[in-house]
Amino acid sequence: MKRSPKQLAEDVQAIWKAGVDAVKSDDLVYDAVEVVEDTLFVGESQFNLSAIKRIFVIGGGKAGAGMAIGLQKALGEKLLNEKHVQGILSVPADCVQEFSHIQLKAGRPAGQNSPTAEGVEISRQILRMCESMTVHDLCICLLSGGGSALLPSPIDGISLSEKQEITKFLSGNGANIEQLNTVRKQLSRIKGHGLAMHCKAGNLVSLIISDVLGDPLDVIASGPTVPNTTTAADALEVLKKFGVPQIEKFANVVRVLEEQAKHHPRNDSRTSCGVSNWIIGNNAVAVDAAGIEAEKRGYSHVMHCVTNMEGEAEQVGQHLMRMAMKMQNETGPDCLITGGEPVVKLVDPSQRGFGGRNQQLVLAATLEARQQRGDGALDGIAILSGGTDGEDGPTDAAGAWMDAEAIAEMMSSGLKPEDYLLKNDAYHFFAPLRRLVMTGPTHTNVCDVRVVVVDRVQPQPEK
Ligand SMILES: Nc1ncnc2c1ncn2[C@@H]1O[C@H](COP(=O)(O)OP(=O)(O)OP(=O)(O)O)[C@@H](O)[C@H]1O
Ligand SMILES: O=C(O)[C@H](O)CO
Repeated sequence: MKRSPKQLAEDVQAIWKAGVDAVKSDDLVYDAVEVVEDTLFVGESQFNLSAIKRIFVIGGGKAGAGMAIGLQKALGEKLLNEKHVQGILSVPADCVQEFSHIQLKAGRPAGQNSPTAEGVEISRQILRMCESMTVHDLCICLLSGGGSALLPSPIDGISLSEKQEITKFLSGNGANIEQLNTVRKQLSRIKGHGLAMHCKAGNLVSLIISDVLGDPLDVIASGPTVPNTTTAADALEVLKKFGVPQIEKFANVVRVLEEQAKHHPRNDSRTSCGVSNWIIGNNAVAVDAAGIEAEKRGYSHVMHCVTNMEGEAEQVGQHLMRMAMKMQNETGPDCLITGGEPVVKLVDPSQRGFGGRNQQLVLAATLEARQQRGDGALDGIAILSGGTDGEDGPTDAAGAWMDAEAIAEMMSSGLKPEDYLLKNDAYHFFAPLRRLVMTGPTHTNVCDVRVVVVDRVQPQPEK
């Protein structure tokens, strides 16, 4: 099928959007919760409603608002009142809305994915609420990605600014989410099973939207309701790998972790309540839905894959572009959809521009195409990479996309991708080309989805 540049541009955006729509958090929770006569089903757990006095709802994450909407709808007005449903969720400031039973509180400003004093106060209120529950209560925890930054609760001896600095340092030096959360869990009272250990309800059931590939329960939002599988010694290993012990300002963090490793080599995982954790949405759901949309749009061969070992965004971008060029020349797939979450090693803040890992990825892909094919770099190709949460790094964009039309504009305006790539300044490359993906908060979060569509190179008639 011959596809015009306009068609490729429309397809790449629609396919990505179909992926994000498939993981709408209100729908995921609504589908996971059901009341049948006197039984409440939550994930794969079931509870006898007549034995429950009150229902508490706690948690946090970028999908919190949507999850609360889905839960309130599934429980219904009668049950919301009868069971005195009440609760607190920590969400980004631009996700706060007023609800009748569950309070949404701003755990951090929009676009700033770092713990704040407000978040510490919300976590304190949640822990206090957990301690006020009794065996006759049910506690429903709604967790989604971004929960780690939204639910900070530093242990004694660690300050909020130390937590902010260490996460910023590790993330900026290319630590992946497993490594980051191995450290975060040891420095927190709420993460790494801490919430479950504070909970005095009869049962605690967590519904979790996963933004970590492979869905490791104790990593997503740093597993507040899941036994911690990593130890203080593991956290120290991560710090060593990134040279943290050599940095003076982190001396106290290292000392506290060394003490923990010495005196509490194993994690305490005792709880007084019955705990269950259910994943209700993940990256694979989004990638599959994007694939279905691609097929509807006539892409006859679609490759889907989800990888859980991602490297740097630049390498992933180069790889996707090489695949795109290969696809153009062969009779295999003409659309490639992948899920992932690469890392970016950031340059020094004094030279750093503005961007995110998805924008960096598309920029690296653009440069690769330009180096291999010169002026016609993206002829017959469109590529998009976007965070399903609508927030790529500290920017207001979800990601970026690129096509042949934008290459022409890039050339005529003298924009050089290499300059922006080196400075981690992809946002200012894509903004004038109108190639940023702007969704606003999507109220969900299942990592990133990347879409590449190609128009086949037509075989030249034989002379
Ligand atoms: N100027 C920049 N250019 C490229 N990447 C950047 C830039 N600034 C930050 N980043 C990258 O953005 C990533 C953090 O993005 P973000 O805050 O969206 O994290 P996240 O992993 O989606 O958050 P969460 O997992 O908490 O949902 C880090 O990998 C960081 O290196
Ligand atoms: O909050 C976090 O820790 C990340 O988004 C992974 O879930």
